[in-house]
Amino acid sequence: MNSLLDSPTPADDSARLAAGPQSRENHLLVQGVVKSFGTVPVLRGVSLAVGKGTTTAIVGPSGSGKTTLLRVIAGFEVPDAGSVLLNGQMVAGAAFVPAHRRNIGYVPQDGALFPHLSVAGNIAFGLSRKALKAGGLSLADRLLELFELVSLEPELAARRPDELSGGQQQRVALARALAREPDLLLLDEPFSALDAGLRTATRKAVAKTLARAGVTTVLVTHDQSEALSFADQVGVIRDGVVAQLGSPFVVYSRPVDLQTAEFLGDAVVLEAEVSDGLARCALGAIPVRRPSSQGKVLLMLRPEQIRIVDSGPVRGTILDTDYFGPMITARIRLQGSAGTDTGPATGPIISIRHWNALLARPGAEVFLEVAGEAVAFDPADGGPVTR
Ligand SMILES: Nc1ncnc2c1ncn2[C@@H]1O[C@H](COP(=O)(O)OP(=O)(O)OP(=O)(O)O)[C@@H](O)[C@H]1O
Repeated sequence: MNSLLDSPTPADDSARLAAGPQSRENHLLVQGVVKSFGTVPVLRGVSLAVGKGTTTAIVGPSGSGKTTLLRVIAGFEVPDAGSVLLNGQMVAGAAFVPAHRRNIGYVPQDGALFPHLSVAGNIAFGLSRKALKAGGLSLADRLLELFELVSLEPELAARRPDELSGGQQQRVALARALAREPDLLLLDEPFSALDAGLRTATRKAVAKTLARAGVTTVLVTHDQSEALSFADQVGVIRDGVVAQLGSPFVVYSRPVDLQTAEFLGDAVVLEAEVSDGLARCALGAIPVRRPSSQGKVLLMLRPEQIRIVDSGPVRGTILDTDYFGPMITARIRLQGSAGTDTGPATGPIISIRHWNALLARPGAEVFLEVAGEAVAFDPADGGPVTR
């Protein structure tokens, strides 16, 4: 899979790229962007389409080029090849518009607040007199509006950044970026400095703020669950290209290849034989997506699709469990099912999640059931099945 253009992503994404450079679907259009540092290629042909007022999360392993992509979009880096169009206007490629003329809000990883300015001073930094006059608002009124937009208490206005919590600092950085009423907002790991509780609360508040303001946003994160919960669209970047672009549901439940599947969450992978739309494996006969595939495949299921039930044809023995509060992870050796009996000692081992630590004790025999469909991959390379 080398680019978005040849990936079997859902029809709406292809339609989006085909919609032409200037359309609501293509508020931001990144086409074949290549960028190397010295001799090291980082982006090898990244393509991406972002609809107006939507949020896209770019997710990928550390060092995969996420920040570089944001910096190319913002205008802080010049691509070696490819183009970036904003609102149908070319800002990088055959033409180049410098960063300060792109009307893009960029919030770097650390927020980069001015330490010597108050909260109000930081936010007001982005406000122009001309824009205030045009909006018929005083500076104080516009500041109040922005405080409200990012759910920041006005009492914090006089504080300096070092007198704020990480979450409050993040909201100030966001308000400063929103003050300019940017065409596009770029957020680089905006929640990475926050602890788990604050992270979820800030993420929700920011998502609400962006939806309310209707700002087109691209967010970079290495946190898969953050990408899946925050965005309308998720782009998985790997080896310098967008391996998959689609809705959170699509990229999670219909990943294009095994590597993407495993990057986005835990996966149960089993050898299987497909015929007539059913994959026969140690978990029984499971309906498979892309029923055109036949013969040997690697079958992928999400752990939450496999349930412990009172009885049924598929049995397993719990080997061990890992307790983490609301759920346990149980490692189970499958004992095979009718027609695929592999014997208790040699059956494949899978990991599932279960809520009841008492039921899933090591050594216990359990019955298993699969909900929904599985995804089939080529056993040779974990890529899409083409036969
Ligand atoms: N200015 C630069 N000069 C040389 N190499 C660079 C420069 N900026 C980034 N790189 C290299 O490019 C690669 C991609 O970096 P980038 O920061 O874009 O990755 P990332 O996906 O955002 O990583 P992380 O999740 O760790 O922040 C890395 O190997 C990095 O060392």
